[in-house]
Amino acid sequence: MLTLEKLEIVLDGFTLNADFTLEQGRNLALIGPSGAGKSTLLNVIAGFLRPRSGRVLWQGEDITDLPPGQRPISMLFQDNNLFPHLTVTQNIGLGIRPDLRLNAAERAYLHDALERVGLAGMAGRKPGQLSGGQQSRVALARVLVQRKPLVLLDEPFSALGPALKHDMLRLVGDLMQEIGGTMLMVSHEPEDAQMIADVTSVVAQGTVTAPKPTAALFENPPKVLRDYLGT
Ligand SMILES: Nc1ncnc2c1ncn2[C@@H]1O[C@H](COP(=O)(O)OP(=O)(O)OP(=O)(O)O)[C@@H](O)[C@H]1O
Repeated sequence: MLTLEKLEIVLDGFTLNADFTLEQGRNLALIGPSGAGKSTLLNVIAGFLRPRSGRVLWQGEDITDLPPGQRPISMLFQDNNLFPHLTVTQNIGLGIRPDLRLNAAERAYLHDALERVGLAGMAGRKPGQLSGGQQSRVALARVLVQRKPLVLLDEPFSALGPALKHDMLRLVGDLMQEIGGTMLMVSHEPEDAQMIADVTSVVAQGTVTAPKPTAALFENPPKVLRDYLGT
């Protein structure tokens, strides 16, 4: 369970407020206009930015002051963040141990992650020898091997074409279900939210709305969402 308790985030005159709880195992989409603060919210949850006030709690424990590496969180960045000079295996291995000295069990786990994302045959390649979709799979595998219960996705797969993006979103949805993880995903696209997020929050006008069931929200959108959708 993730709790954002009276969170106030201030950046150079920009302010964002959030105050809600997300149950464990939920997939939450954060949707809203450009510049509304979606990435900023993820960065605060991940610990890359500090809120001005309020707390971030995981399973009731205050993690507001923990450094990013000590949080129960892994984050998939928009640009995949792969190291071009390292192989697929090494890029994923970094998610397990930064010095890449993996023991047998860790190597087996890494191999399993490679298979799950369909890259078992490409372990020795460098990112430059992969397609955009394959690179996204490597980044996703690196998130998986971290085995963190809370996964943050910042506009994942936005560089991919629609069909490939949908495949990747489905894969993420399936994998999250398998590990029973909780996910927050930033997206501009209502279809992305409808595809894998059981609940959705709208980020607009300085506020993150509390998560609402996605289908019901889009069937009967509040004004803030209608404004964003232009309907
Ligand atoms: N490091 C920073 N310092 C100061 N202001 C920032 C910083 N990062 C972002 N901002 C500002 O904070 C606001 C929210 O930005 P953010 O990137 O979180 O929006 P977003 O909803 O993710 O947008 P997009 O959908 O375009 O990615 C914007 O006004 C942005 O200019």
